[in-house]
Amino acid sequence: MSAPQVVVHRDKELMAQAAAARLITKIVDAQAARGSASVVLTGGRNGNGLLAAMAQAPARDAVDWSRLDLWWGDERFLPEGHPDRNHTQACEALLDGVPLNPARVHAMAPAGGPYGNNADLAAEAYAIELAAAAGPEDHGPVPSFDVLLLGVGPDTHVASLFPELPGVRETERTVVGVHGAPKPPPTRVSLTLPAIRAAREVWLLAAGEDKANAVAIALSGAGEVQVPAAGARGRSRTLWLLDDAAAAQLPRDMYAPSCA
Ligand SMILES: O=C1O[C@H](COP(=O)(O)O)[C@@H](O)[C@H](O)[C@H]1O
Repeated sequence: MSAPQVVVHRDKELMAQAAAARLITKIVDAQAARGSASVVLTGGRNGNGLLAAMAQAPARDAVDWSRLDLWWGDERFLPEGHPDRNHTQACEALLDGVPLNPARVHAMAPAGGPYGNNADLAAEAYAIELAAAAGPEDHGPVPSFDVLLLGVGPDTHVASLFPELPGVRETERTVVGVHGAPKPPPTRVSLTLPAIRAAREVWLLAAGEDKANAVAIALSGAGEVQVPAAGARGRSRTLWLLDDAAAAQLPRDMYAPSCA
């Protein structure tokens, strides 16, 4: 697993634009190298800010959207089309405006969908879908995602892995149903830390002063059960993309000064 690197931008708008440019380049490079790219999306303000910035970036036309697999790191277990579903928000921010191959858009099942109101069954189904997409070269039950995006909650949660809840302790399954989440809605579906760590690159996004404490704790060597963000690492790269406010409590020698 890779050690965290930290990049800090002046404000959340610039952070979103820079992350969008970085992601476009990564997708184009992966498509050139391997024929296709795979990205795991996150919900939340910063994840959706990145997608909205991609929608505005002229370089988005360099992406072959038909050769992109999209997965989700977590989903709020709500009915299809609910405005709080991460899938709905991603569609509004970017996905409805680009020519994706629908067969390569791997949304998690909604509440009231094929698995009714059973988030555990929805999680099992997503694990099966991931396993079916993994090849021998992946050496495990999930594909080697090119980039896996994560927002970081003020309580240090990532995806829907909350401090001390069972999901963050999971070591075998790749996807779990989450019950009793402290942030609404209480029922969710989430990749686990083992699935997150299958990604080549994990990018954690945090902006705003309400994230400063969580960022500082996660980068201070805390344990992943108490601080889930501390356990999110990519195989080749772990990148924390922050704005000045979210970086405010980090030691100054942990990152280069932000000039952009
Ligand atoms: O509920 C969720 O929250 C986190 C963080 O969201 P933010 O708005 O504080 O950035 C998000 O990453 C996760 O996907 C989502 O379900």
